[in-house]
Amino acid sequence: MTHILVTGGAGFIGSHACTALRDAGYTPVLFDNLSNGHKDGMEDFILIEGNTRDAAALDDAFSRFDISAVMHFAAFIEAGESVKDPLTFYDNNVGGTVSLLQAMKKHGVRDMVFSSTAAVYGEPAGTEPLVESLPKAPINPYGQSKLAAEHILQDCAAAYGLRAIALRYFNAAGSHPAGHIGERHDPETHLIPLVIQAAIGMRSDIKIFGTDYPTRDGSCIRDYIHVCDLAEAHVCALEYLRKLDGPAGTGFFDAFNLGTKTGYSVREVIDAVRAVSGASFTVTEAERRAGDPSTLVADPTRAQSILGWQAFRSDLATIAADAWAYLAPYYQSKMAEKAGAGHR
Ligand SMILES: NC(=O)c1ccc[n+]([C@@H]2O[C@H](COP(=O)([O-])OP(=O)(O)OC[C@H]3O[C@@H](n4cnc5c(N)ncnc54)[C@H](O)[C@@H]3O)[C@@H](O)[C@H]2O)c1
Ligand SMILES: O=c1ccn([C@@H]2O[C@H](COP(=O)(O)OP(=O)(O)O[C@H]3O[C@H](CO)[C@H](O)[C@H](O)[C@H]3O)[C@@H](O)[C@H]2O)c(=O)[nH]1
Repeated sequence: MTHILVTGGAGFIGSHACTALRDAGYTPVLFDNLSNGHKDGMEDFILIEGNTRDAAALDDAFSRFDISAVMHFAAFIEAGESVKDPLTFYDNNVGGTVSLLQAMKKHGVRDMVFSSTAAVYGEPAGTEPLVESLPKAPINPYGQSKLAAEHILQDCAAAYGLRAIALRYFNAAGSHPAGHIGERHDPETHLIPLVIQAAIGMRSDIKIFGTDYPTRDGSCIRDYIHVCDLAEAHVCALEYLRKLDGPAGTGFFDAFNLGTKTGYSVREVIDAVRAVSGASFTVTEAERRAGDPSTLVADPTRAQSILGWQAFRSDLATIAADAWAYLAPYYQSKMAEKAGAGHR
């Protein structure tokens, strides 16, 4: 059995990666402090409740299992919060990465796949699909923390022979078609879940943040990537690292964009959820949200040609249908719980 330590494995993307790892014949060992993760849906997996900032807990995990490689998802993710409380973000996202790398070094584990983000590019000027070599200029502490972690990986590759791949996701969305896991951020800030909340009446409306962008319909354009496609990319990256040859101790670092090269506007996303839900709901045109670039679309050519990865489920209709199938009943049960609590 090849054990892979998956930090943040009880979170949205990590839980899907664990499922993909298992489907590919690996044994994921989840390491998650459940600050934002969920045990349910992951009952069949090994779960260690621990914090990446806790060296002793990491040491224990690496001692108990013969870990071959690490996938590192654990982080705080909300860009707006990172502006209000940067130290908490740097502590968790950078500090957690450092303590994890120290544990890997101590235990002789040299392969890591790291969750990075399109936020490392900040607010790119043009609308062309983004290639990895563009300048990195994050505009908030969240993006800075991810870029700092990439630099740390690069330094550890040069100094200690770490072999690491950073995957820069664009907009993760959708849920597993089996229906047992999905996107459960609390509070939720991402567009597709919020549109679904509007469609089932959990919120009064969905706001379009900005209608005067220089795009085809005035709303922002993003590259939505199905979480199962993201999960597959992690398996491709892991297998790429495991096949690297070269003298023992030779390090490796590379970063890859994960997206589809196709952008959808906020209005198009709202239409896709309306179509899948059959619901009518209120759409409100609102002010721009601070720090939102007009257009963010990935050029994923390098991930395709070098890692051998392809996105299969990332057309907007499939993403919306899979998100709806999981989230509509999930949110309905939350609403029922709240109503029940109100009556007690
Ligand atoms: N969701 C997106 O659109 C998106 C886009 C780009 C990059 N990312 C990155 O992908 C990764 C996963 O994002 P997600 O959407 O699944 O978020 P998530 O919040 O659902 O998952 C993160 C998981 O990490 C755990 N965690 C956080 N800090 C921890 C710590 N110190 N020790 C142990 N566990 C800890 C949480 O409990 C949670 O289960 C993050 O690193 C995020 O920055 C996400
Ligand atoms: O109620 C809402 C919520 C969002 N939006 C808009 O919808 C688009 C997508 O917004 P999300 O909040 O869903 O996602 P972001 O593009 O802001 O950010 C996501 O993708 C980024 C990479 O592209 C980062 O990784 C970040 O962490 C991750 O949340 C943006 O134009 C946003 O302004 C609305 O109009 N109304």
